[in-house]
Amino acid sequence: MKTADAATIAGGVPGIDLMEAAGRAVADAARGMCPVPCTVAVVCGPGNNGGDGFVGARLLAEWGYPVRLMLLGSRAALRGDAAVAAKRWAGEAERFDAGTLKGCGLIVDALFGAGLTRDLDGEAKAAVERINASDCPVLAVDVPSGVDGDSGRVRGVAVKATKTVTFFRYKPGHLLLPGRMLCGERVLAQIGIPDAVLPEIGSRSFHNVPALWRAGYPEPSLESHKYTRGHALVAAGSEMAGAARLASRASLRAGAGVVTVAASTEMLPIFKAALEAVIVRAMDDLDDYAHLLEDKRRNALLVGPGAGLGADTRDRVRMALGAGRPVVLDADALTSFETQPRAMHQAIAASDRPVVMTPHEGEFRRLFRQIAEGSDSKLEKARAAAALSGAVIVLKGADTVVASPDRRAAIADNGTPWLATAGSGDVLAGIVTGLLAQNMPGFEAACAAVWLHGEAGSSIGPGLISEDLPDALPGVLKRLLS
Ligand SMILES: NC(=O)C1=CN([C@@H]2O[C@H](COP(=O)(O)OP(=O)(O)OC[C@H]3O[C@@H](n4cnc5c(N)ncnc54)[C@H](O)[C@@H]3O)[C@@H](O)[C@H]2O)[C@@H](O)CC1
Ligand SMILES: Nc1ncnc2c1ncn2[C@@H]1O[C@H](COP(=O)(O)OP(=O)(O)O)[C@@H](O)[C@H]1O
Ligand SMILES: [K+]
Repeated sequence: MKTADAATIAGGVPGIDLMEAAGRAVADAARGMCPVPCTVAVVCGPGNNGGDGFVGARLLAEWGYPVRLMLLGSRAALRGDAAVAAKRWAGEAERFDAGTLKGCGLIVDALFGAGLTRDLDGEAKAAVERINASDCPVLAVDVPSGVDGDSGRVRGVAVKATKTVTFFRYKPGHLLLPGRMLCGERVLAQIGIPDAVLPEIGSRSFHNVPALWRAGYPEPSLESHKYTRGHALVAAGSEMAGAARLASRASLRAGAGVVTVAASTEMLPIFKAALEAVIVRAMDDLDDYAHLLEDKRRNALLVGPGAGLGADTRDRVRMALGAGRPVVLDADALTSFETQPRAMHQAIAASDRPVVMTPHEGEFRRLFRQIAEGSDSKLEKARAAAALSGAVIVLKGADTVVASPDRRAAIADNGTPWLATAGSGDVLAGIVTGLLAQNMPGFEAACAAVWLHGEAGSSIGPGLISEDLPDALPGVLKRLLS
């Protein structure tokens, strides 16, 4: 944002104009929250976030709202645009610690935004605690004060907002937990920063929305037949038939033309009975898997769901990675390498095709212990793991991050807590595999799969079980593709 502001200002837009536009967006949002004028407490900090607060306060007062402006620090200490904005405010600036929030209908939190540099303590911490203790709705300017915009984590203490107005683009902290929850409803306002500044910023962080990958989403044409739509091979192993069944069904729903599931002979009847369109093949040992890999039409491989832990699964992972095809590694395929993660990274390095890993936080910690313990940012953790392993990492959760070894990373926010149910991760792995089978590149396939999985979950909501998810995909896809 500093680069965006600076480039815009260098392009001829004065900084105070940006602040006026930001303050206006805040005042508009405040008016939306209290259409009938109520007393608004605008709590300003010592930097430009406070400057936005001064502008918002002035406009609200002009519109007939009784406004009480409270300042953390002294008016004389304000600098730059914030000092200009404060001069334009004709009213008083109360000391925050002297004022009371009683009788206010809305609090505007303009304490700290992008300039937060350390944990809140002392007066600042007390201010946030007082805001949170009031039972008043809170409108946060840019980010709820105390939330780190880069990581979404709380620096000591943070405002719990009802609504947050931010500018130009969302920041990672608006999408990552716990920041996202503390934002309440989010509003994105354009304040005159042109999109032309984006190349200079060169951000590699994205919101996982269809615009990121829609252009590469595979759709069949009149000339397509099932083999041109790809052939996914799901190695089921001999445990938990349900997991591989869910994944296989999801691969088909995601558009793979053919799906083969390979399972031990005694499991075959279960698969045959449950999956009408899926080809079922016996796989009792590694030779059987090698034989299945000989058919080059099987062009995307999934190992993990229901695979079982141990040497057999490790061997199958190595064989898959050595087969010159895109590979998805999930569940047991990940945990089986807990004691030898480097062996997995070496096998990935030897593959020249996309490899996607889909760990939840626990699996991630097992494979990337140092990274998991070394950073507070889910975004940077996923990125570091992608760089170390050479795989696209899908670090799951309510704020799933997809990170590529080339440093691109996308954060999703379209899921639902109803997705926290057994088997839901197996469905996700199946969707990724189905998209890879259709030749979607690794990062885009993983991002699309996470988004589709989130939408499918949200479209079902309460009562969701994993079996529902593949069958919700047609509705989601119809909306996406139309
Ligand atoms: N021209 C611009 O730069 C624009 C800036 N905008 C606003 O400016 C904000 C960023 O402004 P700033 O960079 O001035 O930063 P902030 O206003 O977010 O905070 C910086 C101030 O807070 C102090 N501070 C930081 N951490 C603290 C802590 N833990 N405890 C106590 N004090 C702490 C710093 O010493 C500094 O005085 C954005 O969030 C946005 O609201 C908008 O007005 C748009 C235009
Ligand atoms: N609170 C939540 N909000 C949104 N999505 C969630 C939440 N909890 C879990 N999920 C999603 O549900 C899936 C669960 O996967 P996983 O933990 O591997 O479950 P399983 O092993 O039972 O299949 C992941 O895609 C994850 O992102
Ligand atoms: K704020």
